[in-house]
This record gives sequence, structure tokens and C-alpha cells, in this order.
Amino acid sequence: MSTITQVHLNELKQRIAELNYAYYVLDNPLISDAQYDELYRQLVEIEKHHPEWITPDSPTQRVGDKPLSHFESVTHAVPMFSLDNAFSQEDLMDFQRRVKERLNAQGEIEFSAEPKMDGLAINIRYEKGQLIQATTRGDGLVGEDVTHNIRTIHSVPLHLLGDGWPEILEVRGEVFMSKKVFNQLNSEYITRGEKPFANPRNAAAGTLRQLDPKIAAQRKLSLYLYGWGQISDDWQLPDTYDAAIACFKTWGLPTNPDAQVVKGAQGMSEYYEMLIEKRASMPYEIDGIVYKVNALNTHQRLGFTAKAPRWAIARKFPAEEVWTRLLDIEIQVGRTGALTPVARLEPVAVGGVVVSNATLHNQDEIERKDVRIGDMVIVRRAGDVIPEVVGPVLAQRPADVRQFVMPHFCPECGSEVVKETDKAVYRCTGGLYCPAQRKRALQHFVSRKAMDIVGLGDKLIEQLGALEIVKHPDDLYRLEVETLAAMERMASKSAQKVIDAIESSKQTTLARFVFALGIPEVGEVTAKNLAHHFLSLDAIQQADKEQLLEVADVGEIVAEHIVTFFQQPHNQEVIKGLLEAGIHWPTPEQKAVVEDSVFANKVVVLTGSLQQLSRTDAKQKLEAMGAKVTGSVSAKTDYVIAGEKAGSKLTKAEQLGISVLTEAEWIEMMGEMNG
Ligand SMILES: NC(=O)c1ccc[n+]([C@@H]2O[C@H](COP(=O)([O-])OP(=O)(O)OC[C@H]3O[C@@H](n4cnc5c(N)ncnc54)[C@H](O)[C@@H]3O)[C@@H](O)[C@H]2O)c1
Ligand SMILES: [Zn+2]
Repeated sequence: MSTITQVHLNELKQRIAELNYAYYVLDNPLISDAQYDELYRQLVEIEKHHPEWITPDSPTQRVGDKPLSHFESVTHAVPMFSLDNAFSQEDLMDFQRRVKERLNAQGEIEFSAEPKMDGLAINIRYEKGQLIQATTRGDGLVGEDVTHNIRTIHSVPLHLLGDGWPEILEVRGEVFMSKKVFNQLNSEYITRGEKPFANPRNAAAGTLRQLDPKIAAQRKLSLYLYGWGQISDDWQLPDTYDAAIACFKTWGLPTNPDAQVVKGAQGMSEYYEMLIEKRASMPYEIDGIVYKVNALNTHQRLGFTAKAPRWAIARKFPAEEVWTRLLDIEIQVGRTGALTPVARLEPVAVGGVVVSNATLHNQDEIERKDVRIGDMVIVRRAGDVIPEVVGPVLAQRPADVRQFVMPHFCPECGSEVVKETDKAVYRCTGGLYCPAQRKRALQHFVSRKAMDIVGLGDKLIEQLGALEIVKHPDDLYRLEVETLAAMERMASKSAQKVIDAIESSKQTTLARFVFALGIPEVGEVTAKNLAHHFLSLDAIQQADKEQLLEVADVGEIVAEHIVTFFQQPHNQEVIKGLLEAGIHWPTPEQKAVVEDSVFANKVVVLTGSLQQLSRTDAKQKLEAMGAKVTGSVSAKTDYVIAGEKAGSKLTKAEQLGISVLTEAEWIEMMGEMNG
């Protein structure tokens, strides 16, 4: 502390004053609340050691700031104070100790404990039971008149219920926006392409500052009471804070259901544990707990500092939202080959843990949020949810930020990256080669319906992969008994069994082999159809999109996946390795399909609009299976394949009792037949 000079102090005061102006007046904070709280704490600390340096214009001596408003200014009958902060259990103990000392009290103090709602303070004035004015806190002495907007809050009575209320009653509470309303509002903004609100507090502030009360009415604000201002002299307050609040409740005023009376440091800490646990599931955001000495006769004795009551304290929760620098955006390749952009952050504490990475979900999300590398970003971590980048702080965007571009090649294996049609997902196409996809590729390759290698379980695959003994499926065929026997929980006998299984898997079918490659969207049935259509692996590899579309059950997306998969040199390398290892199969018989076909020599009529295939493709496929495709339904018709909105032909078929198939049923039948 000795190195602190008055020059430092003045700089700090100047800085905090600027930050206050940006936050309270312009509604545009320059730093995060957590960062602000830290600067403010430093100021308090210095002034504690040098009380002689405290000046009336110090931020510690003033509440908020005067708003620049379109609304009328209102001088509060009783000033609206802020709260002192406690950041630890220790701070709370100090608070209780100070209270006890001042009151010269013995034993435990009783406190009212309640959630610190993250919104804005409002004073609501009732005269003769009638709501006549609602004002913001402003600088604590003068606020702005927002009566028109407060009147739109359904839970706030325009006239007090019951009777017995004082002629003049000012109640104070927090206006806030629930998480649900906030999320709805923001998704509407996003769909309209407008900039969403940073958080519910900001949204509530923005809503209260609307001139048109219809907007506030639509946005559904909420309010809970937590105190009072001026009250007629002839009315006697109850003895305790909680009884006063309960009394207001009987007049129809909304109060926080989570408020509780607790005793001493132990009680305060139990309430803290309870509420922090509950925080994520609460319908509105809270940023801490407010503890107030419950006995009202003590409040006058304890009094106020320049800024806050001495009978209350706000125990802040760890911030769920902080600001930090986005150092880079890196790509993570998942086990299915999906590429996820991950934010690399300057390490920062958020929600109680230090975070240096956060998900950015996908490219669309980065564009929508307009996050750029080098930006100051808002990072959020609520409850156990993984940390997320909410968006950039545009006020602090440096000139040299960089736009993120999705790489064209997989950072793990160098294979081509493709964007999946109609999805926001980018995927690595090097399925057989990519180390990120290794485990999944191998598990699939050895599975029963693929190469059917018995004894190669997940644990073993994991070990072989991790040790880089088996990087790609072709490495399996180079395994030796000794290598396998050295793995965990393996003996030479079981190792030999696995080697035998690998050996016998070499004799397979083309369909199994194609399925084993793990081409996206190519399941067992599609693999069979490909095998029986093209008859050789070469033909499948060389087929273009048009040719692939001729195959039963192959549509645009599947065809694209197949073409891209075989285009990857790395995949080709692995396939070559597999064939060199001795994998072989008998040539599938094309004829067999036609002979076996239920459609061989049958008369088929297509009607309605087909979803998966064009009319021409469907006709070709039926003919390939030996069917005769005709245009009109008669007694000679064997099958009618009815697409959507099928009309008279379908009716006729039904009248004649002809078998009708839906498009899906037909495609399924083709798949089964080709096996
Ligand atoms: N980022 C910035 O640049 C910047 C600048 C200034 C202030 N701030 C933030 O604002 C805070 C200070 O604001 P403040 O002066 O309004 O204090 P505060 O919000 O920390 O606490 C006082 C307020 O708490 C609210 N409150 C909620 N629940 C309550 C309850 N149950 N009982 C009583 N009051 C309750 C009231 O509105 C009251 O005015 C700072 O700690 C910081 O987080 C940030
Ligand atoms: Zn890859």
C-alpha cells in the first residue's frame, strides 16, 4: 500500500468516473462488471488506508450517475442507495462483526436473505392506494419518470388491494426480464437480423427507456419488491423487515418467493450454498444475495455511508459473464469428422472456474455473432454448461481483427472439408485416414455387418490406436501375434484368435467391403445396392454423380458423399493397402437381382410425385429389375407405386384391388432384394 500515491488514486477515480458515465448514462459499458468491480475494490481499499484522501466527488461517495434522458427528472423524496459488496464468506463475517459492534449486540444477528436480482431499481409511489408515479434510481437523488412503462407490468397493482395502507406509500423493487422472455426477444431480434441484447439486465434497461409503453407491454418485464421509500408519518412499520414485506404482499405487491430469514454467519452461508445451487434453474438472472439486518429499529442506528446502507450487504456470486480477448479460433475435429471452431481465449475466471477455451458451435454462428479473431469477447458460463462466446464487444474492437475462415482441408489429416448440404456442419472427408476419426472408423470396419472381425473389441482398438500401431484399417492386416499379445488383458492364445479372425475376414463380399469403408450415409443396404449395380470396386470408385443416382436408394446427398470420399488420396491409399493385404470377394451377379426381383415381369404404374427419385430414375430402376412400366392402371397392372398427391390412378387401383406401394415401401423392397 505504501507505493500508492495520490496520483495513482486520482487516475483510478478518473477512470471509474468514465466507466460509470458509459455504464449508467450511455448504457454502453466499456469493461465487464467483474473488471469494474475489481477496480472499484482497489479504490475502496486505498481510501480505507487513506481516509484523508477521500473527496466528495469520489465514486465511492456517489450512487450511479445522472441519466441523459428523454424522461422527466424526479427528485426522490428519500434517496435511493446502492449496496456495499461482499465477495467472500470472510467479507460477510466482517459485515456481521461491524453490525454487532455498532449495535453493541450479543449473539447472532437475524438477517433477511434474498436473491439479488439483476435488473434495475425502481421507486413506485402510491397515494391513497393509487399508483401515481414510478421512477428509476438515477444518481440516487434524481431519477427519471418511467410510470408509463411500469404500468404495463401485470404484477404491479395500479391500485393497492385490501385496506390499511398509508396515504403515501413508496415501495422499491427490482425490474427485470425473465430468462424466457429475454431468449424469445433475442431470437426475434436475430431472425430480423438485428443486434440482440447482451443480457437480461441490458434488455430490461432498454425496455424501460422506451418512450412508447406498447413496447414495454410486449416485452413483459417482471418486478419484485425489496424495500420502501417515503411512507406517511402516521403509519407504523412492523418491527422487522420481513414482516414489512409480508404486509406489502397482502396489498397485492409482488415479492420474491425465495426470500428467507437466516441467523448469523452460519445461516448466511447456508443460504448462499442453497441459492448458488439453485441459480441456474431460476427463471431470472441473479448476481448475488442481499442480506439485510431484519430488526427495523436497528436501521436508524446503523445508518448509511455516502452510498449504501450499513444494515445491508450484497454478496456477489462469481460472474457468469466476463470479457476477455479472443486470441484465436482453432478447429477441433470430432470423432465423426465434424469440424467445430473453438475459441482460444486469454484465460479468465467465469462462473468460478478459469476458462481458456469456449465453443463457437459452427461457422454460421460465428458469422451471425460477428466474432472476429482479436476481438474483446463476452464469455458466458452458467451452471455446468460449457463456456460459450456470447459475442464481441464492438466498442473495443481493435483495427487489426481477422475474420475467421473455415479451412478447406482437415487440420488433422489434410483431407478435403465439405459443407453438408442443408446443414451448418463442415466435415472432414478422410474417414479412413483421419486420426480424429480413427477409433470410430476402426470400430465400424471390424463390426459384424462390415468385415466381421471377432475379438477386436473397443478396448483393444483404443489401445492399438493410441499406440499408433493401427492408424488405419489396413494396418490391421499387418498385425503380428506378439504385438497383440503385448496389449493389456491379452494372452497369446486370444491374440492368435484375433489374428485368425483378421485373416479370414480377407474373404468377403464387395457389399461388406463397401459398407466397411464407413462412407457417410452409406449403410448396409446402400452398400449392397452399389455392389450389385456396379459389380466392381473400380466401377464404384469411378462412377460420377449421375451414374450413382441410378442406384436404388442413392440420392443427391449420398452420391456426393460417395464421390468426395473416393476423391481423397488418403482414403485411396488406405483402400490400396487393404487390397494389397489380400482382401478379395467374388464378383456379385447382376442378373440375380432381376431374376429374384418381385418386379421381374410385373406391370408397374408410377403415380403422384416422388420425393426421393425423379420419375425417369424410378422407371429406369424398375426396368433394371425386369418390370414393365406402363402409364395407365388396368386389370393387368400388378403394382401401383403412389407418391404424394396421387389422384385418379390410385383410386382406380384401389377399386381394382391392385397392390399399392408408397415410395418408401418400394425403396425398402428394392434394398432388401439387392441383398
Ligand atoms: N461495467 C462497468 O463499466 C460498470 C460500471 C458501473 C457499474 N457496474 C456494475 O454495477 C454495479 C454497481 O451498480 P449499483 O450501484 O446499481 O449496485 P448493485 O447493482 O451492485 O447493487 C445495488 C442494487 O441492487 C439491486 N437489488 C437487486 N436485488 C435487490 C434486493 N433483493 N435488495 C436490494 N437491492 C437489490 C437494486 O437495484 C440496487 O439498486 C457494479 O458492481 C458493477 O457490477 C459496471
Ligand atoms: Zn481429417
